[in-house]
Amino acid sequence: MSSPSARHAPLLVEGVRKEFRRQRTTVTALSGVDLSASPGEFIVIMGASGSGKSTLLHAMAGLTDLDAGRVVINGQDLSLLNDAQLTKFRGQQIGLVFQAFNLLPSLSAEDNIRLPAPPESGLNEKVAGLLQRLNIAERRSHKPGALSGGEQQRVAIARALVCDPAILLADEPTGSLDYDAGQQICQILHELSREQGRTIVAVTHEPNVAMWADRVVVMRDGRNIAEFSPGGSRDPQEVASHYQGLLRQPLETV
Ligand SMILES: Nc1ncnc2c1ncn2[C@@H]1O[C@H](COP(=O)(O)OP(=O)(O)OP(=O)(O)O)[C@@H](O)[C@H]1O
Repeated sequence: MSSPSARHAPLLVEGVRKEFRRQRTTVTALSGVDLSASPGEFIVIMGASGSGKSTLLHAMAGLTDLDAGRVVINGQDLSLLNDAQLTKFRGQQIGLVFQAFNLLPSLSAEDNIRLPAPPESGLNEKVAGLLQRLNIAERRSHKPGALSGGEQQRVAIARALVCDPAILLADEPTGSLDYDAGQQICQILHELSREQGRTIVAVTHEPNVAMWADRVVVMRDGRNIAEFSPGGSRDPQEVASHYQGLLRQPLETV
């Protein structure tokens, strides 16, 4: 296992291909995806349902075997790791956030955040800092059932960051939230990329999420066909029309 270092790009996706075989048919979910992220970059992946967004995010997290290509996180080619090494590497270097929060209902917010971290000196301070940063310090003793959706997602983000990963991957992080709570989560992701140099990749359908990104990557039929920068205007309509325009173009002209 090569030792990851800060000199490496946090994320490199090269020629990734993924097929799902069902009885007599084969679905090509990803057909040759190349993508890289810079330190502190906030990338959003958009695309129609079935275009391969979640499969790509799972590939980045080493959660799915690839038919071709490779994913390199912070200098480590995931395909070179065995299952145990991959699980350990994921725990240390890849933060995961899902639409459904996936918190343990029997644990307090604080204990959910603490869960993936090895007991070490400084952990209490780290957890306290995350509770503070994510504006949930006053909710630290509450169990998930007593928290709002937005608070639960902030706990999930804190939990994903407690091991100080090289990259944070979020699958539809606002999908279960109302507009205001979703915007708060987007603002937090944006600020984390700026303040901590945290590299973040999020999948979404929503232009009002994509407008917070540094770069929007557009997926179609298993390929990343185009990308654009939403700029600083935070105008969801502008992002939506840019995105729709790219989807309408014939593939060979994009
Ligand atoms: N486990 C699986 N078994 C078989 N086919 C799958 C599996 N996972 C995904 N697929 C197929 O791969 C393609 C890409 O799916 P994926 O979930 O990555 O798309 P998506 O863009 O994330 O869609 P959505 O926005 O609806 O979540 C789809 O045709 C899907 O049906």
